Amino acid sequence: MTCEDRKISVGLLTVSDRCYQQLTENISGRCLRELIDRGCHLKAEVLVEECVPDELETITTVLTNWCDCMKLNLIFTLGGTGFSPRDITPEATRAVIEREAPGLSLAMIKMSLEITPLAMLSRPVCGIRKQSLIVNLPGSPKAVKECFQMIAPSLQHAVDLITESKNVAETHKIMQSSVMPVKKHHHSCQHISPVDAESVAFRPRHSNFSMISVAEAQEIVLNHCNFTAYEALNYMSGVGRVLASDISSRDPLPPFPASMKDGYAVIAADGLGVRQVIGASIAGSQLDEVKVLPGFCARISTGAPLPPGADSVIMVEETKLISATEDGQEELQIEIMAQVRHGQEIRSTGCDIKEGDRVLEKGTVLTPIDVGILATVGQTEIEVYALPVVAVLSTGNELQESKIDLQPGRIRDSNRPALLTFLKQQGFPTVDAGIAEDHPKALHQRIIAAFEKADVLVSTGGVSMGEMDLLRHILVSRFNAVIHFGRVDVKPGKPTTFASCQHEGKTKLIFALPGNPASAIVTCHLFVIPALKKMSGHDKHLPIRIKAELSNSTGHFLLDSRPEYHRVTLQWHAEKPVASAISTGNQRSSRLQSMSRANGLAILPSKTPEILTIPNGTIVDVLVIDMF
Ligand SMILES: Nc1nc2c(c(=O)[nH]1)N[C@H]1C(S)=C(S)[C@@H](COP(=O)(O)OP(=O)(O)OC[C@H]3O[C@@H](n4cnc5c(N)ncnc54)[C@H](O)[C@@H]3O)O[C@H]1N2
Ligand code: MOO
Ligand SMILES: [Mg+2]
Repeated sequence: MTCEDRKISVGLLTVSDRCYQQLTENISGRCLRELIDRGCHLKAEVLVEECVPDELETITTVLTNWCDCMKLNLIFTLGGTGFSPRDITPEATRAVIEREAPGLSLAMIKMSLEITPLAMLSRPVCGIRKQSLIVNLPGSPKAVKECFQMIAPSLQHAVDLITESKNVAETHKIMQSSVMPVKKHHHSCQHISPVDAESVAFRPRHSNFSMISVAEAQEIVLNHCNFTAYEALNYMSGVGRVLASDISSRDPLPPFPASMKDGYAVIAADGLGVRQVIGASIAGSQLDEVKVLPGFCARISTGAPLPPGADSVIMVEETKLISATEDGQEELQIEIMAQVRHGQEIRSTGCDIKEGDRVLEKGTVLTPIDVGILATVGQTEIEVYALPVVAVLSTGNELQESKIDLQPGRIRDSNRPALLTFLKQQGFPTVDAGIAEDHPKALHQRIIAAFEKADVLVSTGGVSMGEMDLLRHILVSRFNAVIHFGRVDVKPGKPTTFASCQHEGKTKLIFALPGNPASAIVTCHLFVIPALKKMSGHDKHLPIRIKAELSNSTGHFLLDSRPEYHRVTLQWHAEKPVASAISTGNQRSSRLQSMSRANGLAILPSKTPEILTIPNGTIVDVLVIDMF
């Protein structure tokens, strides 16, 4: 087992009178649990969670039990580390530990002091009892997160040392290269890229984010998406929107027995022979004064109401004119040439839609046909799920607006125009959040401006390992965001990051997509569109998956170490049962043309020592993407 796949066993002990009495929610416990569950900073598993009052004996009993009986690797206490008379967690911790670990306490206090001088009033104690490490975290959710993120990169190694794990040397090596040494200007959140250019030598040399699969990442994303609200809409603007309530018909259709043919309204029992023509029922008219008696008939057109007395319709082709008025304008007599069945060629009242029928269900994604159905039943105002507003932000010092001639060292921003128009094409309201320079202040301001107008922020760039890749750091440090994942096992799109935060009382979702243009679009399909669909009421979120046969001009597909979402053009042929998935050519992430004719993403497995390529003709799963 490598230190990559080992999981640390964790206990979370919230120490709070108010939480214990259920006077307040245990938000800190939930936040920490979420951070650990996401595995963003530490591969660990929470085995036990408890909330106790600020009572020394209760705390020591739980801690002793968790260390000695459960033999947990790591125990976090939350709360009770301040100066108030009931704050007793440090004393309880000191009572059970055998060896103190002041470095961890110091690191947390030092980092917290950079944020607030109030950190001086925190008294965390950390220490070891037998094979367990106990860490006192503060009580506030924000401080819990900051302190956890500060010490998390060291904890694997700490546990390895305490448990005398075989992985000590390996973890130590990783730690040395990934954790910035304590240095004058180093930034507090070392698992995120440093913002201080002086610190570049100490930037992380390994990503601290666990690599998760596309499916895991999609699940995390969808779990964070809730529908926003309902809104009233005119039916003509309804295409693509999701109905928030059932639609029923107030009237039957047809509202009267109607003819299905142009011909004559007759009485079937009259049989063959000659009839007197007494008038006409034309669509749109109501023929009350005409009553069809035996031996008589009335002219009728398709869709016209059946006149009283008549019970069937015969097509004009099955009749013969016998006599007309002298001026030749009106029919007087006709002959019925074919047998007439009772009720023939008549649509009875409500045969298409009965009064009160549910014609459209809540959750229906409206099509132009549904707009026709709404029109039929006279429902011109509808209630639909509101759409999330999406802001699109490009980040990068190298980027310039497309209209300007290229400046030295610059490239034109293609991600923002492509994503804005794509999201608009998918029906979502968008906000152009512009281009942010790779600078904390610029990023901060652009993100705030985006949050003011949008529910979801889609940014590109600045999420990999470069010294200017600051986005995640800014999200955490300035917006108190929780990073749900920061690395996905996918090509393209490895550094795709998903985070959420509260901004002015509202939840904001952030999709920080990679800067490479093809990566940005692929990850938008894989993560952003499913999220937006869920938020706008759709019950199907992920792209449709079909089987297709691979085809490449080179005759084969080279496999990558990551599962690859290879851009393909899907083509269907009458003579073949499965579609062909034709490669769009060179799949370099910077090559947007690889995306431009793609309507599918063929899922290629990662390579193994034995299998490095797969040949043309291999059947694979392909996601159908709706691009053109
Ligand atoms: N040491 C490592 N370097 C990189 C890794 C890694 O794992 N270790 N991952 C690579 C992968 S994979 C990707 S994808 C990229 C992602 O980089 P970022 O998201 O940080 O994006 P940037 O560095 O800002 O830009 C990458 C690339 O894309 C161009 N770009 C950025 N924005 C735009 C835009 N709006 N329009 C057009 N082109 C854009 C930018 O100029 C860069 O060429 O990181 C790898 N590096
Ligand atoms: O994952 Mo990156 O998106 O390969 O280019
Ligand atoms: Mg980068």
